Amino acid sequence: MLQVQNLTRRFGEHTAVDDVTFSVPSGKMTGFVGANGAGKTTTMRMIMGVLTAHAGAVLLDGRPVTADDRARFGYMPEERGLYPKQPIIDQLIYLGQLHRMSQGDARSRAQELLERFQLGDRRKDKLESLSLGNQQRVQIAASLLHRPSVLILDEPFSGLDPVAVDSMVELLREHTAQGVPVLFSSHQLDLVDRLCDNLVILQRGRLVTSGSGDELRAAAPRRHRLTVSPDAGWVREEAGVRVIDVAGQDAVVELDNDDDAQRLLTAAMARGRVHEFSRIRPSLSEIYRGVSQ
Ligand SMILES: Nc1ncnc2c1ncn2[C@@H]1O[C@H](COP(=O)(O)OP(=O)(O)OP(=O)(O)O)[C@@H](O)[C@H]1O
Repeated sequence: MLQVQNLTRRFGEHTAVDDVTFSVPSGKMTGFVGANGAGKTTTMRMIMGVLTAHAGAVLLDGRPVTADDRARFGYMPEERGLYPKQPIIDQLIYLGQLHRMSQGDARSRAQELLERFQLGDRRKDKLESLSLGNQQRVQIAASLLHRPSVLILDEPFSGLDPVAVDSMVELLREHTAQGVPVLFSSHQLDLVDRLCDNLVILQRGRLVTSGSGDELRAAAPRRHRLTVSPDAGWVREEAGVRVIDVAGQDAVVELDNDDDAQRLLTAAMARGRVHEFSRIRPSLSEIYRGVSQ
């Protein structure tokens, strides 16, 4: 497990990351979300050691992360960083060798990853001759080349078409299945919903919340859907009920606890027929929107 403990980073007077603590569990995909400028990139740079933290620590399996640990991390930086004018395969082999792979191993792994991204026949092309989306695929291949022990990916899905997103997702799932902790930032909440077991939400440099989907859902407001006849308008007058929406026979309401839910159901049955009364399971993107207001 990777742990970020009380990380803080200032730029001049501005505190970009302020006492942030969260975990990236092994074998789980953790989505890192927050508005522009929330501090995601700065946090990832501190995890990778490319930016010094002014306070706090990064732990791997309970002990401070070392340079050797970080050499085994896979990192896709925001600024990307491959060379536009060099052939793709040469760059990947070079990077693999920097990660202590043999030339042969680096070549076959690079070839395998490029083929996964349908770029096998472009391997001798210069990076700049590829479309932006394909350049992005090569950047991803670069971060996965050395079979990393931890993956830190800054906006890995931006600019990818749906097919590329799917092959990327499949590759990342293969890594989490082997126990690799994966942290990725994204503004694509639908993807975060689809992929994440775990979520970390930052706002203006501070942690808003973090945890597994189930933990975050348990802490989210309890919304229920009620469908009754003849009409649901009466719920507006019920004590302990916050009405989110009422239209004809349908109402969506927020309740504080199970007792209020039982009271509402009893009231509904006394007034007519109850066609549906169910708890609405919030998506992670709804939770994000809820806590980021
Ligand atoms: N090198 C730097 N010098 C000065 N300020 C910086 C530097 N890097 C980041 N910042 C500031 O720190 C804050 C956090 O930036 P950061 O890039 O970490 O946010 P982010 O959540 O990754 O945003 P985005 O989603 O737009 O990529 C911003 O206010 C940014 O302007």
